[in-house]
Amino acid sequence: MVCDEVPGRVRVAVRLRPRNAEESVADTDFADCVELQPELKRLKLRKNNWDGDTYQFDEVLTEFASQKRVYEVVARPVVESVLDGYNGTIMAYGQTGTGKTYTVGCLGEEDTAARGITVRAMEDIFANVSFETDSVSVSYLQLYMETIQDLLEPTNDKIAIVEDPKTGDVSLPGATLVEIRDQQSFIQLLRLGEAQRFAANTKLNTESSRSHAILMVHVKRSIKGRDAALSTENGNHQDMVKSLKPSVVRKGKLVVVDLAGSERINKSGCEGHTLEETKFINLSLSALGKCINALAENSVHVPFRDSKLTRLLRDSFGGTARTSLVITIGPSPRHRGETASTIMFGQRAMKVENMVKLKEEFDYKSLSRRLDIELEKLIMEHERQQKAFEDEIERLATEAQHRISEAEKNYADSLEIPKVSAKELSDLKKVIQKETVLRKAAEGEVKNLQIQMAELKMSEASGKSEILKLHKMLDGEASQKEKLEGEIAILQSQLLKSSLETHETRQEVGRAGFENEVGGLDSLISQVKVQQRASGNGEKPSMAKLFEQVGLQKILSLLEAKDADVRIHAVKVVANLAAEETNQGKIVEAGGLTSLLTLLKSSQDETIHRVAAGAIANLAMNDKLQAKLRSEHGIQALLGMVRCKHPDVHAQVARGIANFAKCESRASSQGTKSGRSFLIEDGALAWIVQNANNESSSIRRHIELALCHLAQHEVNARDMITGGALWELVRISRDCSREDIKTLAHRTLGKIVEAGGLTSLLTLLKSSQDETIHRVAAGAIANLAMNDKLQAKLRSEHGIQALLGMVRCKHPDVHAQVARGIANFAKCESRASSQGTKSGRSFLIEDGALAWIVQNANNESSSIRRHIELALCHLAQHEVNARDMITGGALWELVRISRDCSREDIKTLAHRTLVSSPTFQTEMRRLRINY
Ligand SMILES: Nc1ncnc2c1ncn2[C@@H]1O[C@H](COP(=O)(O)OP(=O)(O)OP(=O)(O)O)[C@@H](O)[C@H]1O
Repeated sequence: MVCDEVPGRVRVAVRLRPRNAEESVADTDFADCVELQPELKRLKLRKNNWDGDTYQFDEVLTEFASQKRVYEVVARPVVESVLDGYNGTIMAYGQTGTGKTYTVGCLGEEDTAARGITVRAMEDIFANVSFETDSVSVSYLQLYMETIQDLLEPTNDKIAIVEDPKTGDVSLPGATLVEIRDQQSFIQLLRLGEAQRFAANTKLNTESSRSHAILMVHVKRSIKGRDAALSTENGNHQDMVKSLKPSVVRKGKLVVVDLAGSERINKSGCEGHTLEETKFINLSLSALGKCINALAENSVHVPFRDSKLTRLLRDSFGGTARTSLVITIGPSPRHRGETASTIMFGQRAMKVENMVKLKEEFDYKSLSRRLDIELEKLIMEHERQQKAFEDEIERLATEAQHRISEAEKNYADSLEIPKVSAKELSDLKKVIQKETVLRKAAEGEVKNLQIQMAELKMSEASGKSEILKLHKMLDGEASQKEKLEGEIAILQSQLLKSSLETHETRQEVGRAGFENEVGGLDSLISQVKVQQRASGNGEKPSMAKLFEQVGLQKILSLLEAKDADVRIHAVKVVANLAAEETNQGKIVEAGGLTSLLTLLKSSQDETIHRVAAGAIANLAMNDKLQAKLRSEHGIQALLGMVRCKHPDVHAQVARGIANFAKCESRASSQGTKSGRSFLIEDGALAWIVQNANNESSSIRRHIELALCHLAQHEVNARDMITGGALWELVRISRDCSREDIKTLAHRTLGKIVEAGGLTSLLTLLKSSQDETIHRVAAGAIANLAMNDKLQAKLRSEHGIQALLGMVRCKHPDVHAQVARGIANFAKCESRASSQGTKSGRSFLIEDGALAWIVQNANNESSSIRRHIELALCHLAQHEVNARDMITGGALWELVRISRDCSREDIKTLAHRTLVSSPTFQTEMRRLRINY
């Protein structure tokens, strides 16, 4: 055991409770009996209006101090020490009703900000241990009238206090020690302890404020990186054994004590009661005061042995633990005497010095385990090597034997070798000569190849310099092109100037053939473009001029011109005109749409397709043209265009579809359109879904918008689910980089899933891991579970299991929806059972939901908790469920709900149910739960 000792004085904080309702009325005309100066860490105890005594503390916590701050200044340093392997004590002392339990033991179930020291300390501990190597275990006890009661095992009355004579460490080997691994189990344990405490105190006819609650947390941590990590993988075993050292274990113990109300000891002291009487009231508290006095005065004798409390806390005062004391006081001047004595207790405690010791020891047990394993390994390795050695010897012996017999045979053979003849010798010579010639030829060949390679390398180098030259030429060409483009721009502007003159001249000349049409249209296009640019500069464009100058009919007629160039020019003009809303109606009226569609059908030209698609996309924006566009098969025409692979054509098609969907959605919302979307009716959904995640962002955006518009209307839901659009919506709602589209998709998802029906939902759930799907689907199922008529269907389709399965997804919203679904189901089922339309155990129990229900009955999210509490109450209404509920642990939860639930209606429901069930009554009597 390693013991690093450091001196550590008992730290004392004082906390003032805010005035309670009674004090606000009764003390309304009086000032508080104390005045706090937190920044100076001073407290003034008033004697009268002008005079008082001032006391210094380690911390002064006003009535406004939050539970978090209290934890941080009073407890965190102690908890950190415990994690580092020291013993630590946190203790609350004060008059009844001044907030000891609130400070130390508040679970903060209603309001997490109200969590007290114990809960926060455990949270910190769990956050800092790793359960692979460390462990945390807890004992929970009550000390009343010199009797220690085990709150985790009430029948256990054999709890002795043992002091280690060497270290002075105090332990309770008989107390139940429960190993815990998470906060939820800890809270459950605390609640169990509280229930036992309540039961025990009722039996003894006392109040909890007359007993001391003691929580002990043992933290055992293995310290890595300090000789502990051993590697046997790479090093040789000899080295390994040499370096084998036990890992270091640090054992810290945290003791949290919520003391009994302190006023009783004062009263007894003041009124001069005998020691015997003091014992009756609270011997242990009085003994603690005496020990603190003796320690503060450095007396030789400290009467630790006078009570069980002082024996238990021997380590905490004048011992080896780091101790933090919070003394709680009330503001009322009527209790000035009690407050003064609490303050004096705190002052004396501040004088107590401890010698804090690190409890670190080598983990010989695990070292011995490791050594055993290593020994096993070494023996096995030795056996393996032994075997390999023997095999090798055997092999060598056989080989030697083999060689000997071969040598013997060779010797015997050599004695019989015949002489080589002269002819054979000359044949051999010839062969050798031939081989030599062949080798020389091959060498020549190699040399040749080497020369060729060198030549190739040279030509490659000259090729590279050729490429460089070409690049330079290309750069020259590019700058030439730029220059020319500049010149073209100048020429275009000159052309523009003369465009009006050209038209006038053309009108005079009359119909002068297609050449002139083309020239005229060119200038028209320039005009449109220039006007569009001008509109960008804030000038109002004048499209009317174009109609005047050329006449729409004439432009449209050119869409059917024989000359392909003329058609292209004409379609460009129409598209530019169609960009303006005021022209759209006119174009369609004049048969422009029909002409465009005819042109599309008859032409394979990419430019025509792109420009015509743009024109149709523009027309699709117009509410009034929707019906016409559709009746003229505009949607199919748009879709037909995608045969042309050019991405610009696709982008225009996508834009047209998005415009159409938007317009149509507006009409559906206004009631001027009913039934499914024309896009769905005309078969556009497949293309939409296919391209919803197109790599071109412009296509993608349009399609995403179109999908959102379609999804706005329930009438489209079924087709969208079966057509795979739901997945795309989910993706959009999660991943779309445009926030507005993302939100729109998210909002519409809920609608579409509900409209899809139960079966599709359940199929969806099974096949999906997606959080959004789970949340939305769970919400939808929760709604369906409310419906009496769907109960049987929900169950037969394994809806309960599906709901439970969803909790694998850790998102709290999904859990809340699952809880809501279960509560709705339980409510509906309970109604059916009461009306006699359902018999037998609850389907929730039959389908295994009870375990999850019990586990989450005290979930920290209040919305989950409420649903589950309601579900439990509904289940408990029916005797047929009672047995399962008892064995499943639901009874404890019902008792808690009936006592603590902040919703009055649920609390009453739980209470009524418990009282009216004979099975629950019998069980509660057996468990001695007073009800
Ligand atoms: N700092 C505080 N802020 C708000 N409310 C408080 C505070 N301290 C105590 N209270 C409230 O005052 C009441 C009494 O507190 P509490 O039960 O913690 O006192 P106690 O000292 O533990 O009493 P006892 O000795 O009887 O167990 C409770 O309702 C508690 O919620």
